[in-house]
Amino acid sequence: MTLLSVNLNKIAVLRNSRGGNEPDIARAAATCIEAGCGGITVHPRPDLRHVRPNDVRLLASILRGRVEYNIEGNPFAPPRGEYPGLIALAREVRPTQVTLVPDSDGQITSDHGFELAQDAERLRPVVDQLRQLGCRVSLFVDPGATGFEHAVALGVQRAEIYTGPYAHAFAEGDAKEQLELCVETARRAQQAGLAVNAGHDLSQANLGTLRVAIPGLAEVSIGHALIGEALYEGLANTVRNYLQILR
Ligand SMILES: CC(=O)[C@@H](O)[C@H](O)COP(=O)(O)O
Ligand SMILES: NCC(=O)COP(=O)(O)O
Repeated sequence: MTLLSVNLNKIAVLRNSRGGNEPDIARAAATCIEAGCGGITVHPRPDLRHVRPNDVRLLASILRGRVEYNIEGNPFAPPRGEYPGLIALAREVRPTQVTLVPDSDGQITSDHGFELAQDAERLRPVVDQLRQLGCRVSLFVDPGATGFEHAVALGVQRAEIYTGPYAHAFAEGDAKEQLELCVETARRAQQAGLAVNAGHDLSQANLGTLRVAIPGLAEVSIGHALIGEALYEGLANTVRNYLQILR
């Protein structure tokens, strides 16, 4: 079975828009765990726009031994203010997995992966440190990526395929080409010896097709669409609860 890791960034976006602690990220994590998810994902960014270092620490204490903890980020982004850097955070909380993503500062969201042949040497000390900390290491890669043998030689265990282009094509009604690209990329990674994760803009609409197409898909991390869908699927019930109070 493919593990579902719920990305809680968007809970923090909502909370940060007001200050205070609502919606409570710890409660959201507990709800997801109770519902049976296999992991929680966060992608703390140096600009602190959503999940913040203290959230990362709090979640670590809640999740330990219950579900997997996946922390995503750019290992080359320097510490800034209360953001200590990705490796420093991993050293503190020892997540199950660290997913390395080559985001530049100010990106609205992740939109590309590593070039494995080109980036291998600068990734080497990062991967070494994370492996010494006991973390599984996954690299975010583009659909169509090659050079997975470089990742394997570094000691990387997984590749996460960036599914944004697939999700976009799916919404446009013609995902065949992008799906084939994801499938071929997964096959290449698996043949090199990596397990395959996938993520970005996955949703209830487009997930089933992808999962069936990629045999052995290890994990999907989903946040943006899942939290939006949770609003739709929970909104009517919540309105009814308010009406009950007002009776
Ligand atoms: C690597 C990836 O695809 C996700 O982590 C995504 O970037 C979510 O991050 P944001 O919530 O900051 O958009
Ligand atoms: N790694 C992808 C992730 O964690 C969530 O991405 P999205 O569902 O918020 O686009």
